[in-house]
Amino acid sequence: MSFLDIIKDKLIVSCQALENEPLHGSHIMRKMAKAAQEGGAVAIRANSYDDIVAIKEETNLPVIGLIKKDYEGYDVYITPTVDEINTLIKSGCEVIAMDATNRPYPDNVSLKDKVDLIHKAGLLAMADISTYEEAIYAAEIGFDIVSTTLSGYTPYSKKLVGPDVELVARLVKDLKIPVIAEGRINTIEDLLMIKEQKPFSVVVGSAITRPQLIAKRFVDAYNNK
Ligand SMILES: CC(=O)N[C@H](C=O)[C@@H](O)[C@H](O)[C@H](O)COP(=O)(O)O
Repeated sequence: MSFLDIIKDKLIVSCQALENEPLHGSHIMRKMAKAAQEGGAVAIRANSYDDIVAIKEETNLPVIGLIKKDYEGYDVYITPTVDEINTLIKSGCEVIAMDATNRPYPDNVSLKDKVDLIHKAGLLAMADISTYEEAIYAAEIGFDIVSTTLSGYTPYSKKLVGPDVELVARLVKDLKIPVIAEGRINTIEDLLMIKEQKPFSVVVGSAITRPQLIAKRFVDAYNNK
C-alpha cells in the first residue's frame, strides 16, 4: 500500500521531544511511537535522523521526517536547508516535511528545487504552511501534501487557541492534493470538529506525546487558571 493509502482518513501521531524537553532521546521517542502504534496510529511524524531510525526499527510504521534546526538570523526551523533534506533522505523516512512559508531560507535553493530533490530520491514532500496562499503556492510547485502545521506560528498567521478549522476547510475545498490538519488539535472535540472538514488525514502531537504539557493542562484546570 502506498503512503497516501495508508494514511487516508487515519490518525498520524507526532512523536517529538527537543533537547530542552524532558522526553528527549531516541530511546524514549521509539517507545512513544510504539505506544502510538498500539493505540492505532498508522504513521509517525518525527524529528531528527536518530529518532526516525529508532522509530522505524521499533515500529516499522511509515514516517514523516523533519529536522528542526535553528540558523542564526532566520525564523524558519523545520528542515530549513538542503543539508537537512539530504540527511532525511538517508534516514529511511517516506515523507519529508519542510517549512514552506513565505519567509527567507538560509540556503539559496528554491522550494521547488527542494521538492524536486525529494522526488528524485523517490520520497514525498510535505509542505508545512501557515496560510491559505502558502498552501496554494506549495501545491503549484509540486508538493505532494500540504499540512497546516505552521498556522499560528508565523507573525502574519492567525493566533488561535485550538486548531485552524477554517483554514483546513478552505484548503480541503480548493486544493487537489491531500490536506493534512495539524496543529493544536488538543481534545477529542477539536479532533471531531476537524474531522468534519474532511481533511485527508490528521496529525496530533503534544496532546498525546508531550506529557509535560498534558500535566500542565490538568494542573492549570485544578488550580482554576
Ligand atoms: C509549530 C511546530 O513547530 N510544530 C512541530 C512540527 O513538527 C511540532 O512541534 C508539533 O508537535 C506538531 O506540528 C503537531 O502539532 P501539535 O503538537 O500542536 O499537535
